[in-house]
Amino acid sequence: MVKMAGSDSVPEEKFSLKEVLITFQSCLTDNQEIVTDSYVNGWRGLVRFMNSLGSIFSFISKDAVNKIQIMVTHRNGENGDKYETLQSMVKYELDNNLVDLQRRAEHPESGCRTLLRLHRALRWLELFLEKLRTSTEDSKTSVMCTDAYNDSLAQHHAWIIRKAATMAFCVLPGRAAFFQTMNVGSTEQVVAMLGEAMPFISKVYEITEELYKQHNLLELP
Ligand SMILES: CCCCCCCC/C=C\CCCCCCCC(=O)N[C@@H](COP(=O)(O)O)[C@H](O)/C=C/CCCCCCCCCCCCC
Repeated sequence: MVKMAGSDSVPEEKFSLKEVLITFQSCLTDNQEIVTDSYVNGWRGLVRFMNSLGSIFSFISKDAVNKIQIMVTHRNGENGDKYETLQSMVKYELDNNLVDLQRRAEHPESGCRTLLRLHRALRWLELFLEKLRTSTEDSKTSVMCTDAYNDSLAQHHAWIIRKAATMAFCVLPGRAAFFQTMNVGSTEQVVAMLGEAMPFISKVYEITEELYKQHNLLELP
């Protein structure tokens, strides 16, 4: 198991995407709840990786960091214990009318709406990783990334964001260089690592999706 840092600091060990992706394994409790600190740490590591790809991604990074920070602030607040898992957060915020259900108003930074944005991005990640895992030498990362985006996050974004995001994807390094940046080893090792990490990412996504469906939260403004 990867050694994790506390909820308001960054893991200090040498950067490797394997450690980041495996972080999602530590999100799940025995009774299938999702631990907020681990979930947030997973995102921190991903953002760190994205930052290493160049400043063209900084507008995406800023938004992700902002959302991570909102979650950390809830977790470090006086009701932080209510935010220990994503399930306890949803229950607490709904029971106490802390979520804007129709339009953004009194609670523009609720944990529920913030998590929903990260959750949708996790679907993009799941699709992109699966494409990378099953890709061949001549597959283009920019095409895989764009396809994954169009099948997930894009439908929730304004035209201008879609345009900026797809332009940024065009400068992604080619598959071989991208795999090197991941710092995992040979192509075979990358593929094996993705195969190992994906089930946990998918599980975290499925559990969150079901939680939001049950409470009718999938379209929060
Ligand atoms: C083995 C491969 C590993 C890949 C690792 C990728 C690392 C990616 C790291 C972070 C992903 C960023 C997550 C972005 C969260 C976006 C949340 C969102 O949808 N925000 C929008 C809505 O927010 P509200 O206005 O409702 O508060 C917001 O409008 C977004 C603005 C920024 C643009 C978001 C574009 C997202 C593209 C995600 C793909 C990242 C591609 C990285 C390249 C590898």
